[in-house]
Amino acid sequence: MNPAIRTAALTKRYRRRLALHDCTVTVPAGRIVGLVGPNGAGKSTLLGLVCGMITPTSGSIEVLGHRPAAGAAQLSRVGFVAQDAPVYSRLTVAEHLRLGARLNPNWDDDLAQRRIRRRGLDPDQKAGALSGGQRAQLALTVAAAKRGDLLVLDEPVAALDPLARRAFLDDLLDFVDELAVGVVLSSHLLGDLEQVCDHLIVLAGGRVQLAGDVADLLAEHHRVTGAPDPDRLPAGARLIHAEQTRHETSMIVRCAGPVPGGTPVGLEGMTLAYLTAATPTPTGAPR
Ligand SMILES: Nc1ncnc2c1ncn2[C@@H]1O[C@H](COP(=O)(O)OP(=O)(O)OP(=O)(O)O)[C@@H](O)[C@H]1O
Repeated sequence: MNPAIRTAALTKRYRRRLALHDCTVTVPAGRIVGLVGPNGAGKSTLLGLVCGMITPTSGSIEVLGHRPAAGAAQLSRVGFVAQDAPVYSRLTVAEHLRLGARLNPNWDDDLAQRRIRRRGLDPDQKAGALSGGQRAQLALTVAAAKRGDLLVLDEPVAALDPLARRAFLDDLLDFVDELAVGVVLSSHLLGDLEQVCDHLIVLAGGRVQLAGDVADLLAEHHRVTGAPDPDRLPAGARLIHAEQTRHETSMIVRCAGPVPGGTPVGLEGMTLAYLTAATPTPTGAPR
């Protein structure tokens, strides 16, 4: 099976600004991929390249084995929900579904109607009058009912309250189970991603800092606390980030084998270590 996404040295420049630099990743099909990074890291740029809404400056990208947006068939395989879940405010919920049915050859009307009912959306309500959470549900429903192979979601839960967020993420897991679809999801909410993602891409400053299956990455990362000595780490171990609190030093270390005194680290701790290490200090020096 083709990977969901394969990039090689993918680079996007907007005039003088380098938004994505030398990005090489392979994302297996059928995963829920968390795309994480601070503001301006290049997440939306990467998702725009995946959907074919923007073109690379250099390097290459394949989505489901083909060039992004290369023809109607490829377009119908990728569902996209942009930041803030844009909908047509003057159209009703039902009109969104009718439009979806006309525009998408594989439209699954049963699925769309079922999701709308389950989320309590009124088919006759204008989308402009929906709450942020309801709009996100409508946009996700339309993207999923295309019955593509990949759903691309750019910060879909950013505007949602905790309950709506949980409902949205539960919904997403249902979709993935029901439709065997892959998902790429960008978010700043590491706790949410920890619940749903099985693959992770961490971006900072337009560069990939970390990428891989979450289970493999977690198995290779360790937290060492107390008064650890970075010079006495096992051969092959790499110090990702060390943090000094009032009483102790805490290190996040990458090492395929065991690390003396090492304890497991969660997705949030691991990701934060990479993001902190990649963020320049106020003087511009690396941390
Ligand atoms: N159309 C554009 N024209 C010029 N610069 C752009 C454009 N789109 C993005 N950029 C720049 O590219 C960089 C990456 O932006 P991008 O929107 O991909 O980041 P992001 O990680 O999605 O950020 P956020 O979390 O704030 O949404 C930023 O420096 C941004 O200012």
